[in-house]
Amino acid sequence: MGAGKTTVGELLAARLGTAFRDTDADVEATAGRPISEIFIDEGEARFRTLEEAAVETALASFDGVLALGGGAILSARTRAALAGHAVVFLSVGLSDAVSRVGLGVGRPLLAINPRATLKQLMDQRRPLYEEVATFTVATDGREPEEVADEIATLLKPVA
Ligand SMILES: Nc1ncnc2c1ncn2[C@@H]1O[C@H](COP(=O)(O)OP(=O)(O)O)[C@@H](O)[C@H]1O
Ligand SMILES: O=C(O)C1=C[C@@H](OP(=O)(O)O)[C@@H](O)[C@H](O)C1
Ligand SMILES: [Mg+2]
Repeated sequence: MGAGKTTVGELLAARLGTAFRDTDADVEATAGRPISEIFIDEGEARFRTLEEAAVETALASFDGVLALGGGAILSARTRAALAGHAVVFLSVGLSDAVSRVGLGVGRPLLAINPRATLKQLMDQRRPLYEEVATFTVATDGREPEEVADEIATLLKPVA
C-alpha cells in the first residue's frame, strides 16, 4: 500500500498506449460496494476470495497494465498465475509509504496505527513480492512519472 501501483500503473498504460485495470476497482464493481464495506461486513477472507477471482479473470481476459492490491500476492494461486507475466514490484520504504497513505482512508487494514501495520505487512510480504517480481523498481523520493518512465524502459524488450 502506497507503493504507487494504481497511480504509476495508470501512467504506465498511457505511455505504452495500452489499457489499464486495477483489481481493487474490479472487486468493488463485482461486489457493488467499496472495499472498506466488504472488509467491515464480510471480513478480509471474503475480500481475498473476490480479489483472487478478480486477478484470475483479468489475467485470463485482459491485455494491458494490471495493478493488483498490495495483499493479492498472499494467495499462492495468484502467485502461480502471475508466472509468465511481466510483474513489476514497486518497492517503497516505510516513511514514503506512510506519508503517501496518510491516515489510510479507503484502506481498511490501516484503520488502526497505519505506521506499525504498514511495517508489519511490508516485512511479511517482501519475500512474496520478490518471489513473483520480474523487475523491481525503487520508488522512494521519486515522482510517479519518473517511476513509470523507468518501467516503460524496462518493459521495452518484453512488451
Ligand atoms: N512515487 C510517488 N511519489 C509520491 N507520491 C506518490 C507516488 N506514487 C504514488 N503516490 C501517491 O501516493 C498515494 C498512494 O498511491 P497509490 O497509487 O494509490 O498506491 P497503491 O495503489 O500502491 O496503494 C496517492 O495519493 C498517490 O498520488
Ligand atoms: O495491502 C492490502 O492488503 C490491501 C491493499 C489495498 O490496495 P492498494 O495496495 O492498491 O492500496 C486494497 O487491496 C485493500 O485495502 C487491501
Ligand atoms: Mg492501488
